[in-house]
Amino acid sequence: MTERRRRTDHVDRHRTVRSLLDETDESLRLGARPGAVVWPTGFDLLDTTLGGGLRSGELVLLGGSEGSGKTTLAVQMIRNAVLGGRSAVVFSFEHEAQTVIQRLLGLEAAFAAEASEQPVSTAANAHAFRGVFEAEDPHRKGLAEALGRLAYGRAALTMMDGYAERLHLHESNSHTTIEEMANVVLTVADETGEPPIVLVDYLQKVPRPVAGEDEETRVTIVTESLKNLAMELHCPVVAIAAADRESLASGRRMRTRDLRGSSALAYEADVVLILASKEAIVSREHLVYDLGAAKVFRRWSVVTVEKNRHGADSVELEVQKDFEHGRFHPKARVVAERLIEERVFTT
Ligand SMILES: Nc1ncnc2c1ncn2[C@@H]1O[C@H](COP(=O)(O)OP(=O)(O)OP(=O)(O)O)[C@@H](O)[C@H]1O
Repeated sequence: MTERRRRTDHVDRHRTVRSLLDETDESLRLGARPGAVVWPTGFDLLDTTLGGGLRSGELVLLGGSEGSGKTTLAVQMIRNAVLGGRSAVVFSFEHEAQTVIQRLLGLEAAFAAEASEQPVSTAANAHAFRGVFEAEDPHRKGLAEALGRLAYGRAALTMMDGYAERLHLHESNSHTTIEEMANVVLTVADETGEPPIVLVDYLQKVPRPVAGEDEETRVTIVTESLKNLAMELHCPVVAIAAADRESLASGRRMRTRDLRGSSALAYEADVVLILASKEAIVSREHLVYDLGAAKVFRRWSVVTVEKNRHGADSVELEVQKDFEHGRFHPKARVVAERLIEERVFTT
């Protein structure tokens, strides 16, 4: 950072309340937003719970067991942001960029079928879209033509065309430093004129800033750095967090404390969402008297808002899975059944 930038930072950080009130007054007169920018997740009840959505400057942790749909939920939130005209950067340590695109095509095809009031099952799924990317095309007429052969494929591409310029995918790896991530976010912010929403998939894969540290120290440093990035660059940072192997093996309902690495995760985060398949955490009484219940619960995921700086926590919402199309149904509802607190019913 240059000397001049450092000096400007210093001046900007030290303000009187008078100057802040004056600035707020001026912003309101100009029709600008003086406070944090809110980014709706696109999941109605979740947005209500979070006071409108995710906020610039916030670190949002998204935890859950393996395969519970963390990437699916996060990518859908990002898609909803770019669909709404904002920009986004996805740092994917987990999946190749093409995998994210195939899932997005599946998602858009499903929404297109619904918009035409057709059953979602009629839309090509993510697997079919993957086929287009993986097979050699005998027709050789390009992407639009190849996708046009899939149900709602052309409509899915048209939807993606609407936000493709604003969605940035970064194939991250063990050499991707926090500084590099910050530079990418800054570049996108400069290009678009406003900070993007940021997704990190996933936090424990961000390489250690200092060699030789143990995992707890490393996760602490990475978590603090991501929170700093959110605050310095005025964007929401959604970080997927892996679960502790021990907590997964023990058959308990996953909680914030089970996120792998360190207690800093919970302290630094402004919002913590934990995702679980409903059948795994619903209380036993709902299963024993209704043998078909487990099958119904299997179709739903529970999003528990475990920490919420701007509203109620311990809120349990459920969303219906449509993993075939790389998405959840956006209409969330409050879980009506009793959920287990700790032990999972396993017999
Ligand atoms: N094409 C598909 N058809 C059906 N199910 C799929 C498809 N692709 C992925 N899935 C399933 O969707 C679920 C959610 O995947 P997702 O990657 O969002 O989970 P995750 O919680 O991020 O997983 P992980 O912890 O392994 O990264 C997984 O159970 C996965 O098996």
